[in-house]
Amino acid sequence: MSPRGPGIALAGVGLSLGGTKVLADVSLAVRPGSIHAIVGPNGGGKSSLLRCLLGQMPHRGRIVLDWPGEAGRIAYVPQALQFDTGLPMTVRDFLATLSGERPAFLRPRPATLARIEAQLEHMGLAGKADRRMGALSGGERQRVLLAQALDPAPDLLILDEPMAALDEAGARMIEAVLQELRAQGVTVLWVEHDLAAVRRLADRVTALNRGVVFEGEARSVLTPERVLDLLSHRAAA
Ligand SMILES: Nc1ncnc2c1ncn2[C@@H]1O[C@H](COP(=O)(O)OP(=O)(O)OP(=O)(O)O)[C@@H](O)[C@H]1O
Repeated sequence: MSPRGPGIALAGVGLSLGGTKVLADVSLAVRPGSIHAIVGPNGGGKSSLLRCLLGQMPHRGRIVLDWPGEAGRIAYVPQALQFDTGLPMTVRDFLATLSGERPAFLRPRPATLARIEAQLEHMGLAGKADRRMGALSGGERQRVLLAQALDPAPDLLILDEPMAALDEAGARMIEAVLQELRAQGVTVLWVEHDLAAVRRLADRVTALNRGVVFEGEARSVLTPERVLDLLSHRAAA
């Protein structure tokens, strides 16, 4: 199938925050319709790179999305949702608001409600629509974020450690979702610490520690020596 997601090209991307060099001269290419993983040590700049791509950081250098036709839908699942856990917002309210179909203060349409039920069922959260967002476990909240990212179907999906809070069944579910998306030609850019999952699922991988340390085909480039070397260093000075 021809890709419906974009290729992504980063050239000489740099970012400094509060006097710290977070990213230095990062250049990389993501192939359209592929699953591209970004790995690296804590503080290596992975989340910051995603935020540059999303236009949330004032970076140097160039980031270009090359769409096969008209620009499509970009969905993003952040590492963790920062919000007031006392907020009286149910899972249903949260998903209805993000669907953007009606102003937040109006009741959602019946069709929207049915769609929310289906999203929740797909993510193994059937029956959780009336739960307060703040009363969900970390893994359940992660599944809600994934549910909103997958409907409407994205053409580019950006994931920041989607498996971190998930149990075994949740991680398997994400693996199935990624395989489904690849079969549909969606481009997936995926920050992940689970290198075994990266080896199983990603087409290509970039190792990042402020700059690109190595990159290549995920199955061959992640040798034990390289991984040990990458992760045994703290973020580059
Ligand atoms: N707003 C900010 N001001 C100053 N420094 C920041 C800011 N945001 C991030 N940083 C620093 O930038 C560096 C990279 O952070 P980032 O979250 O991108 O790393 P990461 O590779 O995603 O790490 P992890 O694997 O721990 O999630 C860290 O040293 C962090 O402290």
